[in-house]
Amino acid sequence: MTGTPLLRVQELSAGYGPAQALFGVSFEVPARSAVAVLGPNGAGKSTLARALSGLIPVTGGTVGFDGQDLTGASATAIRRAGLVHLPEGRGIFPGLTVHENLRLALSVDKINQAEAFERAFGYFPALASRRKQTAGTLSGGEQQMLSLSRALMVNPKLVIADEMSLGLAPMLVDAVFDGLRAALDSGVAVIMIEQFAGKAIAFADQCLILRRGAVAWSGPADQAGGELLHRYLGAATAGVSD
Ligand SMILES: Nc1ncnc2c1ncn2[C@@H]1O[C@H](COP(=O)(O)OP(=O)(O)OP(=O)(O)O)[C@@H](O)[C@H]1O
Repeated sequence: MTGTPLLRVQELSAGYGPAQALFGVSFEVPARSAVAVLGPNGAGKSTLARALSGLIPVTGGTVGFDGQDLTGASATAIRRAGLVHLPEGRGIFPGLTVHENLRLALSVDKINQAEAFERAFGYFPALASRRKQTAGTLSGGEQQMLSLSRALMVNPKLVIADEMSLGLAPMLVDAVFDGLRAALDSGVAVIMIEQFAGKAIAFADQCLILRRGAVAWSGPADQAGGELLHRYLGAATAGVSD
């Protein structure tokens, strides 16, 4: 049997002030597995990521993570529990060096700095030679790798990657997926929010499709075929030929 999942989300509701954006979303993420969260624009994917990571308040339902009840916990407490969110837009500091960006990522975590740096450069060795370079002068793909390194260096149990491939050239999209694959292989669970549905489904074990803030479909990723994606995502975003 699979036992208790790493993340169990039950009937989660959240929104922005009076504007509710998530309506009773339930799903699970087993340890060491990947879930692709798909859906058309405005479906609530980023809102789900924000609610799970404590950036916006949960207004209903529960979030269980690694044996703890994290419903309503602060963003810092959630991060310390091992759930790390990579926000859309990379979240790096362009005026600081690669090294400074990585060091800042450690400021709320009580972990061994040397080991954390080793882990970061282990995932993306190309960053090691650019330690002193200002992050704003890195290419888009390198910035995304820096963002992912910042998340992975704190040894998380679950990473939520929101639109990591947005705006990247195809080769760099592959590099970012490779980094996430390495994380998955080393035991980190992944929630992937992606515009490239075909790639996300090939990567993930499970798939969750959101529509208007609610779960429209969920199931094994290998059952989320072209017709289903077309029905829920539309021709423009299904991306099944990726
Ligand atoms: N900061 C905000 N303030 C108010 N409403 C918001 C805010 N961010 C998102 N919303 C609303 O919440 C709903 C869900 O948006 P969300 O950004 O989560 O969708 P999404 O699936 O991530 O879409 P996209 O693919 O466009 O990023 C939308 O109706 C959106 O207008």
